[in-house]
Amino acid sequence: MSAPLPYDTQQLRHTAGEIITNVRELSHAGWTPATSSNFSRRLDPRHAAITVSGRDKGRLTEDDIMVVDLDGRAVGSDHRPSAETLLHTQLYRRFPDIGCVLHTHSQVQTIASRLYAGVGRVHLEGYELLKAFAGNTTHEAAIDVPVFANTQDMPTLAAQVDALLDRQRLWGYLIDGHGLYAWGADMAEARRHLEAFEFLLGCELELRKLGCPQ
Ligand SMILES: CSC[C@@H](O)[C@@H](O)C(=O)COP(=O)(O)O
Ligand SMILES: [Zn+2]
Repeated sequence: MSAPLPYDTQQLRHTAGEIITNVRELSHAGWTPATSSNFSRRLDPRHAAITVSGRDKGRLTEDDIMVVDLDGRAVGSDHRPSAETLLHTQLYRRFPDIGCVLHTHSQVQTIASRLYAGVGRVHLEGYELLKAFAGNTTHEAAIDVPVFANTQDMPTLAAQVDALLDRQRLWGYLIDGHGLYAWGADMAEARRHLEAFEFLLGCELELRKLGCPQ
């Protein structure tokens, strides 16, 4: 008889259902082209459920969600977890209050990452929607969305994210020419943050098109 799995399988099924439903909606919005993007949810203090690498995110089934430990190693599955698993698990390891990490590749996110890579951040200020970010109670808040250089070297990128998190609490960041990472306490909060980033980045791009000073 095989050893029992070190996580709650009922909970995994429930979590997989939640990921599938939410990701389908994000995919239909055009934010996960060509199998891009990855998604995860904390299962318990030592495990997270995450999308299997290379799967079509608009058509996820239970078989496309697997479990990893917080070092990013597969647990109880022969599938390969997302190539960017470390960027998820570093957040779960560091912040016990983070329960969900969402990574998408929308056109707005990708264009914004290219335009602002030189400056290294997108400054968002003066928007009512800044109140969508947990902890912000007024539109007078301002947020800098960092833009990291793209790389396939996940330990290096994770170390850069970690170094920035030493200095400031973030709800997301861009990767140049790649996309956006956003997170929150649970799926609802992470989606609120993701949608707020998408909307606000879209506003900044429109303002630039209109020739408004930055
Ligand atoms: C299909 S290109 C996108 C990938 O290189 C990667 O950035 C991505 O978001 C999806 O990788 P995955 O390994 O499926 O989680
Ligand atoms: Zn990606």
